[in-house]
Amino acid sequence: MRTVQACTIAGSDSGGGAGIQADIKTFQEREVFGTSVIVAITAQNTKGVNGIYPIPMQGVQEQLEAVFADFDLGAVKTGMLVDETYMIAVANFLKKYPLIPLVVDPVMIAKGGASLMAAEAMKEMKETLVPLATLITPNLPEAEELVEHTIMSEDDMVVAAYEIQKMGSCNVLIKGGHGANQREAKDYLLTDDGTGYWLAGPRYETKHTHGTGCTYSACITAELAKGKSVLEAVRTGKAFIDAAIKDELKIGHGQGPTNHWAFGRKERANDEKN
Ligand SMILES: Nc1ncnc2c1ncn2[C@@H]1O[C@H](COP(=O)(O)OP(=O)(O)OP(=O)(O)O)[C@@H](O)[C@H]1O
Ligand SMILES: Cc1ncc(COP(=O)(O)O)c(N)n1
Repeated sequence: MRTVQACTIAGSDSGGGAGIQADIKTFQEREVFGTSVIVAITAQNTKGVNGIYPIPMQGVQEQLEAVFADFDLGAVKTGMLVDETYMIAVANFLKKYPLIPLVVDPVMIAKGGASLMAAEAMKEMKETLVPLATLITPNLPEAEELVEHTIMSEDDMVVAAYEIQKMGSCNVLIKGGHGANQREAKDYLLTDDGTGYWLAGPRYETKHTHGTGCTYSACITAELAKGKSVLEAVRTGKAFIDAAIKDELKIGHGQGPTNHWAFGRKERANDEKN
């Protein structure tokens, strides 16, 4: 049987809950062989980001070339890209692979408030990377930066999704984790045929939400790599992240990581019952 392969282009999180580490763990859980291009190393744990060390540009270019020259990638995702120079370099490289589905997670600010992307890079993000994206997955503050106005309601989320789609991303998923809805964690997906879908789950009372965005987009990438539709991939991603948040791991002393095993364990338990 063919082994499905995917790549994440992002930052390393030494704490293991977000970034490259979250992506690879999620790929593994979805039975997808994970490869990586590390753009920056962060000295990070559940309490915060203590340092950011971008990889020299040549190192990033060589990783891109090494991975793309050898692996049969079913899908690719981007995460923390540091600044406009990396954004442009990655976009110029990915332009050569228009047939590989691309998930862009426009990572800007870590949960603890540390900036993971230079503010000026948003312009390049919109001009270079967004038009290449099969799917873009902003959280609410990132979506506000993209559309340059506030998003206060569900109606605003729908309008913003259309505005972002006009920037060139075929499909848009606006995540509602930062929203005011205290009962539900509700995301909005606008697909390339103009259809909108609400994906809602219970909102859990937990501080273990470090890396939720990375994990969600990595699961979506893994499913796209298997040939699933964007809607199917996002539905699986939502179920994966719901289980990962619900079944929290008591790890670290701050904003802890999600549980990457939870969804697979639930699936295997269901298989055994049937
Ligand atoms: N407390 C919560 N309970 C349940 N689901 C949540 C909770 N917080 C976030 N989610 C869900 O997790 C997913 C990620 O959403 P969020 O808006 O937090 O992304 P993010 O800010 O990019 O994540 P991060 O920055 O932590 O990587 C979405 O499906 C969202 O609805
Ligand atoms: C390397 C890296 N990439 C992404 C995030 C965002 O995750 P979060 O918002 O949960 O801190 C992070 N903290 N570190």
